Amino acid sequence: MSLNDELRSDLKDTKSYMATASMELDSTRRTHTFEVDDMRRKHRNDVDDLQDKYRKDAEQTRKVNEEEAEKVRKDFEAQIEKLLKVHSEELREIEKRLKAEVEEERIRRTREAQELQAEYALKLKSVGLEGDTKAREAQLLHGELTNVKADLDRERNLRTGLQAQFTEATSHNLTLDAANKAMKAKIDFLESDSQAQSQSFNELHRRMQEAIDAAELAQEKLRQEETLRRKLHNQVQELKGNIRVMCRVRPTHEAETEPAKIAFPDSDTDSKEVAVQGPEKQSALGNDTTATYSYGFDRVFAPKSQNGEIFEEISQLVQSALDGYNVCIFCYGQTGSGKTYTMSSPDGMIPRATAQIYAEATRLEEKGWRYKIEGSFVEVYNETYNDLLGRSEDLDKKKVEVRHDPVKKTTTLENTVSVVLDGPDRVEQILKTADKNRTVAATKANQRSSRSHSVFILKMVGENRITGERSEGTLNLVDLAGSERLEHSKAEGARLKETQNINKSLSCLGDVINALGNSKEGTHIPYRNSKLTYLLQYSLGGNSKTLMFVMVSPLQAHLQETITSLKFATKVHNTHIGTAKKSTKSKD
Ligand SMILES: Nc1ncnc2c1ncn2[C@@H]1O[C@H](COP(=O)(O)OP(=O)(O)OP(=O)(O)O)[C@@H](O)[C@H]1O
Repeated sequence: MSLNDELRSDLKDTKSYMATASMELDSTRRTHTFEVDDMRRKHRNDVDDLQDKYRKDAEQTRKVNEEEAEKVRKDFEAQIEKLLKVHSEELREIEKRLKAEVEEERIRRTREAQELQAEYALKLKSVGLEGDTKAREAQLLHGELTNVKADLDRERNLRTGLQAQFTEATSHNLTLDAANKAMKAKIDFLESDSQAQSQSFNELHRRMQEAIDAAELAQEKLRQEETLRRKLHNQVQELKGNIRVMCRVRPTHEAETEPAKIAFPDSDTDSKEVAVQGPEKQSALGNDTTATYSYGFDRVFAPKSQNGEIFEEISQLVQSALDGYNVCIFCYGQTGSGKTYTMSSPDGMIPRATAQIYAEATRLEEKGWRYKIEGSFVEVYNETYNDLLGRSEDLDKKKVEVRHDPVKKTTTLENTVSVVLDGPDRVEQILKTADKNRTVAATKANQRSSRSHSVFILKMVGENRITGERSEGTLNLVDLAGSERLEHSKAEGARLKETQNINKSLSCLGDVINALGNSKEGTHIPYRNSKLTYLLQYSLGGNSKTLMFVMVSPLQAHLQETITSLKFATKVHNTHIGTAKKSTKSKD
């Protein structure tokens, strides 16, 4: 067989083999497919079984777990409940303890704060006391300085006097030298006839002795006359009355166009009356009527009067103060009526009175009198005293005290500066200081000077080295606060308080004067009801002379206040105060 046959046979064999094999393979594949399908089915069934079993197990487990979880949750809740109870108990305990501790701490801190406060108050007090002591020391030093300045001025005056005396003595010496020479020549001449000279010498001696005796007699007479003058002067003052009231109407200023109708019916004679035409009123019949009110005083000054004329009237009272009496001169009236102009202007009562006192004290020196004159200036504002001669920083701060000596019937001011009046120009310095302080005060309270009383006090202590007499008098020049009434001033707040205080002190002044007028021995006089009357206690009534100026505005707009002021002054004028007693002692 050929190869191709062989190959063809082989191929044929192979093909049949392959067909057989493919058949076998198909049958095997089918068998396998069946098997696989069976297995798959079986497996699915197994899986389903298993899944079923697992679900059941899982359900079982979940149930068990849930039950256990519920049990655990309940256990926990019970435990938490228990713990919460315990904790809230503990918390309450802790809170209680903390509260107690906080309270304890608070008490301790409060105690500490109180202790600190007390310590601070103590320190503050001691600092305050130290401050007061320092202020007092400064005050004393200030006072000493003023006295030293005064001493220095006195020394200067003395030196000038001594220099003048020295010049006089030198020229006297020259005159004596010339006289000596002339005498020597005369002696030479007389020696020639000693008998005649001796006779003429005796004659000369006798005549000289006569002249000396006459001079001593004249001096004694002069002294007696001075004592007599004082006595007579006082008798005249007493006859005029120990309380006098005068009225002054100020002129209208250029800008003031509506003057009130004020007449001076007796101005050609003694001028003691003022007549004011009242406001218009409607009568019952409907007619307009006006009434004229007349008031009589010790003296009435019309608008053209000058300060010089006013002073003429009061100069006799100033003299009385120098003679040893207590004198009070008031200016009363509404704001703007001319009180300050009358009292404190450069030619007002204060400068004039001081000048007269100084001149008179100097004149009396040749009659043996030596005076110590001291001036103080205080303000009464809202019922407190202020020193107008002190430092402006101390206004309303430094407490000024008024002390009375009921035995000696004298008043002393504590914590104030008093200036020794050792020269006529010293008063200028006083008024300047007071004015400066008033200006400072005015910035604190508007129109303060109208809302306060100012009291210028001159104390005069005189001693006569020849007769041994001693006199102690006080002159008080008082510029009262504006007297306008509360309902007219429409005041509120601080201003209302000021007005109430002013009204109170002015009515107290009226009460005191009234009580003095009605008083019998031992009657109570309400000096203590206001600071003003308390300060002037020994210068009102008993041992004193009082003069009140009622100041009047000439304007129609002020008519109502004018009538009120004039009524008040009339009431004072109708008061008669007992005889004044001079505070004079003689040595024996
Ligand atoms: N007689 C007078 N002649 C001229 N001017 C006068 C006279 N009186 C008062 N004046 C003037 O009138 C004004 C008011 O007077 P003054 O200040 O003295 O009144 P006051 O009553 O003191 O008032 P306050 O209560 O406010 O102190 C001032 O300008 C003053 O110069």
